Amino acid sequence: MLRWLTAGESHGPALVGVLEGLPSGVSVTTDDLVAALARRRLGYGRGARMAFEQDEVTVLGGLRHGVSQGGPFALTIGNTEWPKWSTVMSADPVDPSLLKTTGRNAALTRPRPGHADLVGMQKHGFDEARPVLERASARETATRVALGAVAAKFLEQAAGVRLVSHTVSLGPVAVPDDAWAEVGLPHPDDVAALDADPLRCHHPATSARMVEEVDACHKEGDTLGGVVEVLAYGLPPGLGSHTHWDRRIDGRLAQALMGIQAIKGVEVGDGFETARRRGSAAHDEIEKGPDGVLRRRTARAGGTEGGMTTGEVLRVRAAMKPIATVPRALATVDVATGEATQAHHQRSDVCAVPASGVVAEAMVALVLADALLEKFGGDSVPETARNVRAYLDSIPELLRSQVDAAGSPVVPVAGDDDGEPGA
Ligand SMILES: Cc1cc2nc3c(=O)[nH]c(=O)nc-3n(C[C@H](O)[C@H](O)[C@H](O)COP(=O)(O)O)c2cc1C
Ligand SMILES: C=C(O[C@@H]1CC(C(=O)O)=C[C@@H](OP(=O)(O)O)[C@H]1O)C(=O)O
Repeated sequence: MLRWLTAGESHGPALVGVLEGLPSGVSVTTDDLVAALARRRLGYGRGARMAFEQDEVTVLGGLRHGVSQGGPFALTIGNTEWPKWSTVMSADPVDPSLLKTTGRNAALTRPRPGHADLVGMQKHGFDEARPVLERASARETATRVALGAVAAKFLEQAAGVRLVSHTVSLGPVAVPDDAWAEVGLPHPDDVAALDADPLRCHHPATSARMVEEVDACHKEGDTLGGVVEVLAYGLPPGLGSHTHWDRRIDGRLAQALMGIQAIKGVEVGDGFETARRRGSAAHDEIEKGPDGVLRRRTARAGGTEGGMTTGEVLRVRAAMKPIATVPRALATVDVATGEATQAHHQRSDVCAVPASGVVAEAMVALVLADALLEKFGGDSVPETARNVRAYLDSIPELLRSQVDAAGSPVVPVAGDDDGEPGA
């Protein structure tokens, strides 16, 4: 079992993450984590903070000489701006006269509709929103992306599973349905090109329209949401289970994606569209290919059936609501005075949809790594990889189905000639 926890506030000294249950033998370096975090800062429409935030990563445990040791993996991500916030976010008591009535030290009594401010104050009995928004902030997702990068390394090295994410719509601008036939689904080999696109969109013409939409929104003091998709290639069939609700892989993925700030909808495969179709046009018919391997004629289900991965490409989507800190501030009530007013607003993102794709990819990696370990166990990468291969080899010929988009198993040979884990 893989467990992960995060701690830390948006403007505290650092974020903290722990990943427990990671086998030994995962090759990963601090540079890999820095690179993963840099991807999360990308994307057209992000606010001032992403331009200067450095995401200073320090690995504190679980790793030695670039290889996991089997113990809890622990890291911190330093917040670049901490010195400016050290009074208002001090862990220890401060002289109340230092907490000014203006600027960043002021009490935030004008809760933003759509953020956690008001309900968090009600729930905890706080008289201002600072203690709520500090933890509600999606700054926390930096930690998840770093832990997800470790999980992704494990998935690739133990089972040849690789992930990619992309933006499929932004506000009203969506990649047209017929464009997929033209550009195909993104593949993990396309990650560099996707990350180079301002919106992490796989369809250049749509991306250009998305840029225009962000510009228009920015000009009008408004914000945007959108939809991202995560694809996982090379999964073995049978992760998750049909036997109990909380073992279902689709349910576990939905919770992980919904657990990202501002995600309001999740789809597996064709999701809501499937509900509009007749059964004859909703499912993926099974046929025997010329190689004798079973395959599905279509990919509507998105790689799960009965709460288990099918071995087809996993495809899940997450819908993000528009950023709650709307510059053209929304109506609210000042909880200090009871007067109608406008919500507090400092800097903020116009749109964080491309970053959400990177976060969603990390969450999917964590869930899949957990499910892989659940099925195959293993205290080390070679052991897990051996177990995966033995399982695939044990599937009777007539039940063999493709396990990656190319129709061939992608499980690396573990502990082969050089004794190193598979690449
Ligand atoms: C990557 C990312 C960046 C975000 N940036 C902002 C932001 O700059 N300003 C803001 O008000 N909300 C931002 N959000 C969204 C808030 O965190 C979110 O609206 C808030 O947690 C309430 O959403 P909820 O109702 O889903 O919890 C961001 C979310 C993500 C995933
Ligand atoms: C800091 C990050 O995102 C933040 C998420 C966020 C929110 O309310 O969720 C509000 C903003 O925080 P700040 O007001 O400090 O700029 C974003 O910048 C990040 O993603 O690393």
